[in-house]
Amino acid sequence: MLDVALATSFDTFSLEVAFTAQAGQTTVLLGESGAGKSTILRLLAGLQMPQHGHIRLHDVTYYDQTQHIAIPPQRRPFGYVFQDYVLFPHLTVFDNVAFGLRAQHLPRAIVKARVAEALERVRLPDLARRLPAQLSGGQQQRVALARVLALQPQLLLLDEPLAALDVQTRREVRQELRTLLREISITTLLVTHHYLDGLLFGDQLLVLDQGRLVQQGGQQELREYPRSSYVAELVGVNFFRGQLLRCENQTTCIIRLINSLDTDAATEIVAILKEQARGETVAPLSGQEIFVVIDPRSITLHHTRPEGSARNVFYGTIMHIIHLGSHTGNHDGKVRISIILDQTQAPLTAEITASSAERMGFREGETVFATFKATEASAYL
Ligand SMILES: Nc1ncnc2c1ncn2[C@@H]1O[C@H](COP(=O)(O)OP(=O)(O)OP(=O)(O)O)[C@@H](O)[C@H]1O
Repeated sequence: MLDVALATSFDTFSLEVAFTAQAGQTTVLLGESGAGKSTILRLLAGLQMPQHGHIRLHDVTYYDQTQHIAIPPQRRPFGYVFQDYVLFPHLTVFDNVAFGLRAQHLPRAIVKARVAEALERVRLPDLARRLPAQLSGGQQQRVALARVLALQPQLLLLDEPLAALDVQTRREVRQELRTLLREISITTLLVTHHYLDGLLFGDQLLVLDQGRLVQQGGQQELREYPRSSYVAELVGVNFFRGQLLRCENQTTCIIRLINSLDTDAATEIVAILKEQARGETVAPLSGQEIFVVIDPRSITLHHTRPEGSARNVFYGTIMHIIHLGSHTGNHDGKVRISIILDQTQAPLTAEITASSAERMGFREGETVFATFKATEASAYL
């Protein structure tokens, strides 16, 4: 297994993470641009030194600040495929892949066999004599991967492997890379800012936000229990962080939203506690931090404050209205309406049918009331 703890800081950015990754599996590091993903890869590869931490792979320590161990990059058995995977333009595919092996002064026969094997792996055995300029983007990417695989790494570091490809090529390479990673079963850390790629490649996902790991787990964990607005946005649900005020019974609880500007009732949410997450039986305590998610399809919008006993009533300004798909046959299109709530400045998105949006005539800049049932708001610790 890979066992990592890393801390470093630049002028305006600090990174502090600790995680483990299972041997033979692909772990995805997911985060927005600037979250610190490439920095983690560079620290692992030894291209940059952390201020604290350790790096262990299969019980071998490559870096440990307290023990003064820092194995230089060239002696770490880690294969790093950079985001732009630059190949040597004047060298053939064969020579590009052989480059690292020759640098190790391996016998010619071994170099030849390893290059052939690596090119076979990435399904490029017939292009060994071509120059990079004679290859498609997807093929160049595979050569970059072969160059690293030829060195028989124990850890593969892939920085946004699909980022430099156009949409069509990306689709093909995505599938190939996924198959390849399954076949080779090398412990892999793959960096991406695409949630869907994260789900496709990752057995485990580590979500990084501003230099901190905000969540880790499988697809289901992220989907059902987002723990940051970043993950909630990726998953497509409305997310609130709050403090438990009290529960009316075993499941219905009242939560005060964090960042509430006043104690107005509109800054409280009535929500249903999720089947206490992951088998925990401990009852939540008042004052405890709690998260609430609401599906955008469960939100109803009104021009005026709705009459009646609805308990979750919020108001805010419509920031934008986006049409998703169009009316076709019997299928009504969908419209996403994004609101900023007045009390908390929190975003809230409602998804309604195009026909009801048209009927109601919502406009950007307008103040609207948003309601949802307590049974549609799920709360978890
Ligand atoms: N050597 C450095 N000196 C100063 N700041 C740096 C250095 N390297 C990275 N940073 C800063 O650290 C932050 C994280 O950068 P990093 O490249 O790791 O992000 P990222 O998540 O990989 O983003 P991207 O997907 O855009 O590459 C950024 O704010 C960047 O400007």
